[in-house]
Amino acid sequence: MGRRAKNKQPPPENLETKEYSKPRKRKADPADDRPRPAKKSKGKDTVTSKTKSKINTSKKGPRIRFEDENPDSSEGWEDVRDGAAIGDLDSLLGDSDDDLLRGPVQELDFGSDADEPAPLPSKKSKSKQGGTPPSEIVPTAGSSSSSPDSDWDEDERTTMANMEARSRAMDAQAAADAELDMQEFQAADADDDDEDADVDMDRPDDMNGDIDAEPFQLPTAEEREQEKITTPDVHVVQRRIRECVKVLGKFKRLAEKGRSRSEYVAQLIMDITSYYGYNEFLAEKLFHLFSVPEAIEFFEANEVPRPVTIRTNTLRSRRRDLAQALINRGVNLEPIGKWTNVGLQVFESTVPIGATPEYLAGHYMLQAASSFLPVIALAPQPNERVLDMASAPGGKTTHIAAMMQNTGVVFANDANKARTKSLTANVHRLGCRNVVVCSYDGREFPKVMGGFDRVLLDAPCSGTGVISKDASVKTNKSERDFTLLSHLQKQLILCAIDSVSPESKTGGYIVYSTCSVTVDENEAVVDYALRKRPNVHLVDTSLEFGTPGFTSFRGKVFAPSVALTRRFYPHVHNMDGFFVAKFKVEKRAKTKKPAEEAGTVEIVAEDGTVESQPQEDIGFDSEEDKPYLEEAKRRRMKAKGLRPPPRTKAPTVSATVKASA
Ligand SMILES: C[S@@+](CC[C@H](N)C(=O)[O-])C[C@H]1O[C@@H](n2cnc3c(N)ncnc32)[C@H](O)[C@@H]1O
Repeated sequence: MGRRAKNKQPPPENLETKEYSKPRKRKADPADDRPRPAKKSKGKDTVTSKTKSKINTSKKGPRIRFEDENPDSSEGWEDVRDGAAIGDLDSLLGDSDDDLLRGPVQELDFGSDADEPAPLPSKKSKSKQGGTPPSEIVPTAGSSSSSPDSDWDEDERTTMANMEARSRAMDAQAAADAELDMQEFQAADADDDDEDADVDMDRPDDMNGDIDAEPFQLPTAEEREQEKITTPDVHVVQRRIRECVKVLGKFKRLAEKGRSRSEYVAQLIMDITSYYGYNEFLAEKLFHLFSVPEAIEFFEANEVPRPVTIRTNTLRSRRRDLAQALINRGVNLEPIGKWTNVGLQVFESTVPIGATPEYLAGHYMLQAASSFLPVIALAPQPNERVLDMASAPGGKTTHIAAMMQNTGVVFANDANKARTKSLTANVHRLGCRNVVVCSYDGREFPKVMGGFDRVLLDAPCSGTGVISKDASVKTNKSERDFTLLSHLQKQLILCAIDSVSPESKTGGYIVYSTCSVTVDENEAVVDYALRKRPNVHLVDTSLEFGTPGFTSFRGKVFAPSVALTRRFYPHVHNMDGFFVAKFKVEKRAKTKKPAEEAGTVEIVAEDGTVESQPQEDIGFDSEEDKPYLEEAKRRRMKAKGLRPPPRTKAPTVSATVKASA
């Protein structure tokens, strides 16, 4: 566990979006010289944030209007018209969300490595958060609620009456902030020749180490060895991260003579590993997803809890009524953003959000904002037949059921029987009468049943998007886990596709989502599905924001249409890291199967057993699947007491794939 991770975090930051462009450059600020070690903590997440901005989809900062909430209104997002979504936080942790939601607010533990709960700021407190937020939040809603320019008093309780005014004020503040950012950025560029200025302005947001006048030098091999056996000084590491980022940004000018770029990158990854507490493999994997300064923003954002959000269950309540009821109980909340008319962000509360009478009566689900997205993309329609293939504990299932206005049927499946208990409990609590709960391995579909109008595959994943909630991901994921997960996801997605009826009059769609940001679990899976199932193509997710998926990554090239998928990042959107892809299924062209696709295939099941499946069902006989098949064969031989042949140099697939959700 890195030094950072042991420290406490400030309260959740604002829900907002920004499209990452360039790192924000800051002028030197004496306040930034404060020592860093005790900055943030992953405390027990309490509903205490005083920040007021929202997740938003347009740079203009659309206002939230409760008037638009008429469930029959077709304005805005038709998908969310009647929706209500539940939190996904628990899905990753593998526990029932009931456990999470019961008990006082102070017990809402989204993090895991805190020794003590974060202090609960009083409503009157105007003190700043313990550390600079990892991301500059986009200019859509005011990120700085404490701004003297605000035309409303942040200590004033939010009411239905003042909510709109506050929203407007935030927008204005955000626009001003954006302007300021741009000016700073332009000034930084203009000062490009001034090296001293660069030192300060290039400093990543949250790296506040000492400023040393001495030129930066990479440690020698001896020093590196020494650091491996002693604990490195956190200030030294901080400064080195900052300096490496700076050098990598202006390599020709700032690099030491004779040193290569890869040496700086290697040092930076090593320092990220120790500073933030990741294993080296994961630190490197995540690092390469971003530009250098953005990577630091990502790692920083993972140290800060995401905002607490709830989804109105439109089967039981309307958002404005729910908001009023909670406000009356002492909850300070606001609509999340224009992109959803069922979401509310909770800033602070004097009552436990997971145990209010409204909660118990099923008027809302405590749910991460990112978890709304796949259901919005799925856009289930009344009277359809929908499969939620990996559904426990039911956040998205209940959202789907609500969007379908309790009509049609939602098959809520999960391979983990224990988890279906919390799924069933949520289905009951929220009054979903169109849900059938079942427990099959998703890979058994469509043999179990098929012909669905829509399928949601919210796949089991590594959870690299929700590290702020589960810091154990930093250290417990290995290369092998990613190989296994990616393989399981590929199997599941083909089964999801095959479960959809191309004949559907209203649908014929699949949404694939994960709460992970790795390419292996996202674009690679989507691309695989496109190659294996020529009868599907990607379509627009209809999500207003998000970063396009990678069409190429570190030597791998994906179909150009993969750009239609959407990525969501903590440091950009102030949401959990998430991925959403939407496919349309067309009728299959009748083609003869290639000879190589005949026979059966052995698949490693979740419990580690090896199953034989007719290969034509899912067709896992391609070159890339060979290692898995080989490994399955080895396991079977071992189980029979036979000596398996030596491994070829392929990835190993031998153990169980755990649902990481
Ligand atoms: C990300 S979670 C789902 C969260 C859920 N959609 C929600 O919104 O509450 C992934 C789920 O996949 C389930 N799972 C893992 N392997 C599976 C498989 N082979 N078939 C079906 N479900 C599986 C896990 O038990 C876990 O509940």
